[in-house]
Amino acid sequence: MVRNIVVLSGNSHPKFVDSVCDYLGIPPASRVLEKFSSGETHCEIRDSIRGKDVYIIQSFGVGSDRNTANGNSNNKSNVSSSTTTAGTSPVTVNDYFIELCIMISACKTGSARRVTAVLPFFPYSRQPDLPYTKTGAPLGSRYREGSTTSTEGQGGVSYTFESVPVTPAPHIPRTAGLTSGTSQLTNSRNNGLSNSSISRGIAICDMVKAPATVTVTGPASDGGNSSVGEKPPQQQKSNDRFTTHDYENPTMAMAFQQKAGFKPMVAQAGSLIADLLTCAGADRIVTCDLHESTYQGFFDIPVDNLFAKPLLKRYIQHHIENYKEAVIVSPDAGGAKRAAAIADSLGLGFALIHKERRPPSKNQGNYPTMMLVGNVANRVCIMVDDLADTANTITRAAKLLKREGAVQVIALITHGVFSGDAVQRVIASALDRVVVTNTVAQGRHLEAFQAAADKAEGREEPVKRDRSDADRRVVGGKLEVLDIAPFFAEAIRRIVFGESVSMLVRDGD
Ligand SMILES: O=P(O)(O)OC[C@H]1O[C@H](OP(=O)(O)OP(=O)(O)O)[C@H](O)[C@@H]1O
Repeated sequence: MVRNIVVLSGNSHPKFVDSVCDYLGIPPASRVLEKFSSGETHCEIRDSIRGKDVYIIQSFGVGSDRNTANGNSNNKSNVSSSTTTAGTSPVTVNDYFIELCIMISACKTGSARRVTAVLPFFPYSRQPDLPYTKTGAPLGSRYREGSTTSTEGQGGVSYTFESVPVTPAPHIPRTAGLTSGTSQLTNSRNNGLSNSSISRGIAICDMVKAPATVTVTGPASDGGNSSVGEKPPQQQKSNDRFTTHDYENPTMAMAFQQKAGFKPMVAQAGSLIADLLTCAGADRIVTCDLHESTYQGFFDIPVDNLFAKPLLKRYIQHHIENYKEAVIVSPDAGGAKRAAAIADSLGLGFALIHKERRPPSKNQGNYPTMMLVGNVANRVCIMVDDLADTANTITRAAKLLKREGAVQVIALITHGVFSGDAVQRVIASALDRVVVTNTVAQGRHLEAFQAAADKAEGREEPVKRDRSDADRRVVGGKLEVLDIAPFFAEAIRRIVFGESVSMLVRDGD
């Protein structure tokens, strides 16, 4: 048991807090954390914090398991209230952030000796800088309501090569290096020469089926038969007011193009978030797999950025058959270092998908292109990334990998945010398995994945979830959730006793 510390839970992920407290051998502190009908947050800390070392745990998924009917809500903590009384407004990442700041401030003004904010998933970590490309193409866009298209079965598994709900339509790459190649393609297509080879050994996978060292694909809209130069799919109607990181949606790109001539001022949220936490009174931050590790530089207090790598590595070794024959894949260049580190430490092959977002053009819109570097034919692909938000990246990468001959695609993701229609997109995708940690609450996601699996297999009674193994794994359909709470508990224990946490934050083995 760790003494003389106080662990406080925000409303975002109380089950995770219980898990951390189990490891530490202490109960979570009692508090009231609720909203007035106006939407303002009200916080009361009911245990003494005077002179104590306080750890406030708040994560930042979309919504919380607590608010669902069957969603693993925890009744163990001495949490007096987490109900929302502000009508039916959905709880957002921003609500959780304000909650966290208010709790930090309450502890500070209550004479806590030290306040550590523990953020298993750090919010706004994808916005450390301007979310615009060098050429001015916006990376933000409106969230679209999804729809389902027909699926095609392969090997008894039903999925579509499409990211469903749809992801963007084909794009003709226009870099200096690809211009001539794509022009050739367009010309060839117009001349009916659909299998012509492309300059510089680069192949568009919709056009050329022969294996290539480097493969480029634009998102197809017809199950893999579309060709470069086709019109994009029609935009789906949406009455949803949320925005996401769905920068692949061309709508905003075209809107931006119409207003060309000036560059809008876009907030640099990264340093503001850091300032707000520090200003509220945080003395230290503990988080995990920051999207940009340089984000730590925005703080002038210690930041411990834990790595999920040991957990993911252990999963590969224990739960992927013949993993030594597998290939580790990074679905974008930003995650290459993380994925390559896992490949190196396991002695596995490595492949890279380069995701390019192009500026809008008159005819094409802002459609991303994916290039595969490496050979994945007849191999199991283990895709490693820090984050699945809209899940466009992993579903489109899975599509490309299957087209290139991968026999199985398994995604290992630290933070399974799954915002908007991401769960449905993953269910309908070519991904065979998605493994995430519980830095973000996964109860609702597990239920959705399990329900989809039950429906697909005609089961009336859901299969009991398995959490019997040493990894405390929970399985629901395609989704598997790994418990990362012990890492955080160990980090807290080491901080309390003044021990080194470098073993936990080192990107090594
Ligand atoms: O599920 P999605 O909405 O597709 O988002 C997930 C992707 O976003 C992040 O990368 P980002 O696109 O910011 O690029 P980077 O890694 O190059 O920074 C992250 O590393 C994932 O690859």
